[in-house]
Amino acid sequence: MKPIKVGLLGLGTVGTGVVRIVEGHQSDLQSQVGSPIVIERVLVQNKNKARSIGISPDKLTEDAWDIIHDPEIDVIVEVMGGIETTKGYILEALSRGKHVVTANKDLMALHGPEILAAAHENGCDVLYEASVAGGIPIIRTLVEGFSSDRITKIMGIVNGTTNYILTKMSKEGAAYGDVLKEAQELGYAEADPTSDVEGLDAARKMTILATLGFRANVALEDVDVKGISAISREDILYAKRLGYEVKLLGIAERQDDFISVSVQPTMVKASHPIASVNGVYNAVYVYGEAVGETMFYGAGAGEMPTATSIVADLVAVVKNLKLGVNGKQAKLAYKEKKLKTDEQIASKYFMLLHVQDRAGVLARITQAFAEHEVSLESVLQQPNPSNPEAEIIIITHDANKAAASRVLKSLASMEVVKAIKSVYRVEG
Ligand SMILES: NC(=O)C1=CN([C@@H]2O[C@H](COP(=O)(O)OP(=O)(O)OC[C@H]3O[C@@H](n4cnc5c(N)ncnc54)[C@H](OP(=O)(O)O)[C@@H]3O)[C@@H](O)[C@H]2O)C=CC1
Ligand SMILES: N[C@@H](CC=O)C(=O)O
Repeated sequence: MKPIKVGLLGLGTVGTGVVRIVEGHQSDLQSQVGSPIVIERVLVQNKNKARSIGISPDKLTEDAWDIIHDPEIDVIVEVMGGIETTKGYILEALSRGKHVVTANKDLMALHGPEILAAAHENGCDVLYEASVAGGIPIIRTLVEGFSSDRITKIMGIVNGTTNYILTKMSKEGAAYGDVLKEAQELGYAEADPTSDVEGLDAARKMTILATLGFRANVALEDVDVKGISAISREDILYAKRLGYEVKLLGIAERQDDFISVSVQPTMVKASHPIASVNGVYNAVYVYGEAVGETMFYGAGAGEMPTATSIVADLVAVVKNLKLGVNGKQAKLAYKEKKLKTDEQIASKYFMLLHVQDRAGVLARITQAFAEHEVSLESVLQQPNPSNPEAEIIIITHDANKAAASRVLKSLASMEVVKAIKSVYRVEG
């Protein structure tokens, strides 16, 4: 039983989890693949850094080529992050016939097609289950579990850091900055947490999910992205009072071959299951024409959940090695995408306005909605205890994005409207 030798690029949060699982579950892994799996060498930035696991110093290197050029290494597990340098390492590894497992959504969202094509040419596997939703096996589910269906919508919480922050703000009234720091300490956040809080991490994950789910060449620039940094505690309190939770949702929709993909803070009805997905947990809803509605739930970030997906991919690569079928999966034939226009994107909206508190104001405001053919589900007017203006909270019925923008433009030009405090998409 020749051991399978793994070169691990990175020994941070996820890399440490990979070592723990490969060592801790060794006999279970061997019984599945028929060979020992050995972490042969590990790339780090700083060999002298204190580590939370015992690892022989001889295994550590600060030179990636020690691993990539080592003919003994069968599989590269990439958990170092980064884009251009990392892409170079992966392409070189593939050219040398090494299989690759990665958690790197930044790389796969931007260069996935090129990397997968290189894998195919070299008869290698590239698997990336951990790149989306941590411990939830959503990529395998989309590609294999739903291969028979036509997916019409993928909607989910796909960033653990922001869900952790929003949950703590909603349940404990915690301050945004404090909770972000906690999420970083827990190993959930990216090296640059701006990509979490500004929605880019979720957008990268939605690019991957929409590409696989719709079998179309969706690109990162097709995703309309808004993060959570502008959400106020006031917004969260309003949402709760009205029976909603604010969640950062990724939503990919397809109708008659037209696609839209977005990431945005959304008000989700408290009765919708996604509203009770809290902390670092993620959930992904997949709607298929035949299957209907399905939901997948689990830890979306962190050491052990993410490492679970990585090692599952490693097992898949080794099983393929035993069968001699690496790189033999049919190449995905992506359809040319057609993006929806704003006239084709429909949703309900929540709007919070500060307005002059005098006769006729409500009528003028509702008139603006009527003029642009946006119908209203509810309107609530109340005095604002802290100033002479009144607050108006409006929830619309489904409206197209272009019409909603026209209403907002018209409201912004009215003298009686003092401020458009917040606008959210509504789900549920
Ligand atoms: N954290 C999470 O919950 C999840 C992370 N991911 C993805 O997994 C990857 C790793 O994340 P995470 O473990 O959190 O990251 P960390 O920052 O915790 O770890 C990165 C590791 O890579 C090493 N490293 C980074 N850059 C280099 C370099 N240029 N040369 C050599 N070594 C380098 C670091 O070395 P040293 O230790 O010496 O500093 C460290 O060991 C990222 O792509 C991330 O997006 C995916 C899903 C979940
Ligand atoms: N920073 C990411 C890590 C997992 O992908 C997140 O918070 O979800």
